[in-house]
This record gives sequence, C-alpha cells and structure tokens, in this order.
Amino acid sequence: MKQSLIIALDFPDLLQTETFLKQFHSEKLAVKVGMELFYQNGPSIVSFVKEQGHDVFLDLKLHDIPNTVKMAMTGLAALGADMVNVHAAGGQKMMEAAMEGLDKGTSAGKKRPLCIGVTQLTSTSQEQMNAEQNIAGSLEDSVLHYANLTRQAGLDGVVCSTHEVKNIHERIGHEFLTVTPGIRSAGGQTHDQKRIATPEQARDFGADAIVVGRAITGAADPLRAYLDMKAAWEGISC
Ligand SMILES: O=c1ccn([C@@H]2O[C@H](COP(=O)(O)O)[C@@H](O)[C@H]2O)c(=O)[nH]1
Repeated sequence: MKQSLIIALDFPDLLQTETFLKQFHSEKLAVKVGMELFYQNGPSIVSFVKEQGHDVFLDLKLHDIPNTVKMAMTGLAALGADMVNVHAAGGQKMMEAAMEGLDKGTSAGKKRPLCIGVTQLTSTSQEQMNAEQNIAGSLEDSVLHYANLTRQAGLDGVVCSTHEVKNIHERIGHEFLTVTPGIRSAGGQTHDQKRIATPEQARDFGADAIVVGRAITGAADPLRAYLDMKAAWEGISC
C-alpha cells in the first residue's frame, strides 16, 4: 500500500459502499474499511471489496490485553486484508501479540497483512493530549515514542499526522511506513480533525500513504475529487 491514496469507505451499509465504488469504474483503488462499515456489515465486507480488485486497509485499531488481540488478529489475518492496525498505546507486549496472531492466521503461501500502530489520533491536539491523556511534553515526542515502541514490537509502520512524518523517518528509517489521515485540500473543511495537511504537504514531508475520507466521499463528484487529490499527492499538475 506504499505510495497509495487510501479512500476511507466510511459508509453504514453495503449499498452505499457499492454505489460509491461503481463511480470509479475499473480503477484499482486502495480503500480503508473502518469501524462503521465493518461493525454494521460484518467480516464479509472485506472479501466483497477485495473481490472488486481493491487493496484493503482494515482499520479496526485493536486495543486490548495481549491474548485477546492475538486471537482477534488470527481471525482478521484470514479475511484477506492487506493492512491492519492496533493502538500503540496498548503497549509493546500487545503489539508483539498482534504480530504473533497475524503470523498464526496467515495461510501458508499467503503474505501476512502489514500491521501498523496508531500513535496519536489526528483528531488529538497538543492541548488535549496534555490535559486529557495526562501526557506532558510535546505531541511530536509522544508520536515518536509510540513509533519507536511500534518498531521495537516488529510492526511495519505507524498511523500519524503528516507533521510527524519527517521526524519518524529521520529517527527510525525510511522503510518504516507512515500512513497519514487528516488530509484536506487547501481551505477544505476540517471537521473533527486537528492535525491536518494537504496532499502536497504529505508528499513533501515524505508520507508513505495518505488516507482521505470526507473530502472524497462527501464531494458532489467523488471521482473528480479523488482524481484531483491523487494528482496533488503524486505531484501531477492537471
Ligand atoms: O489518527 C487517525 C486514525 C484514523 N483515522 C481515520 O481516517 C479517516 C479520516 O477521515 P476524514 O473524513 O478524511 O477525516 C477516518 O476513517 C478515521 O477513522 C483518522 O482520521 N485519524
């Protein structure tokens, strides 16, 4: 999923998902199935999207005791998603257990899904982190701390905002994936996001993938919005 623009399929049902995807004709997409779609439709939504030829990031952000996460990941590995994730705040042992579960659930001859750790949600601001999570210091340090922990646990990368990408790549390495939500066109509505960036900024800072939801799914012409975002992300002028 490197260098992808991942569309967040934040829809409640299969019909809306199907109608949305039809607009892209035969374009092979990278999409994200999150809690809204997964919890209301069940695991078959992953095979439904995969059967249409799209890459799937299953964004369920697991966060529980190590054994529970391990068992859950064993089940998720069998669904055929290309990438899954956990909350890094669950700790190193929990993330190691997630990897064990994924290895166990991946059928022989198949590739294990990539696994990444959510650092600080892009809807979290510096002030919120200090006051509500009772974490002192800068948000950038907290993200780097979680990125290091994620790396030590053997995961493939992190979810972070575009603003922390450069620091993570410089300190941990460029092969460590940075997947960045909170992407908006210049002047676009921010909604509940706090650490936002444009696709051009994401590219300049070296993000490995961007996640775009409402700026595409809520647009009057989603295909046009997708093509414009993709061109901006890839540095192509239309
Ligand atoms: O830190 C995070 C982790 C995940 N997300 C998810 O990405 C999309 C973003 O949607 P927009 O409509 O583009 O804001 C959404 O599915 C989130 O669950 C995130 O935003 N931040």
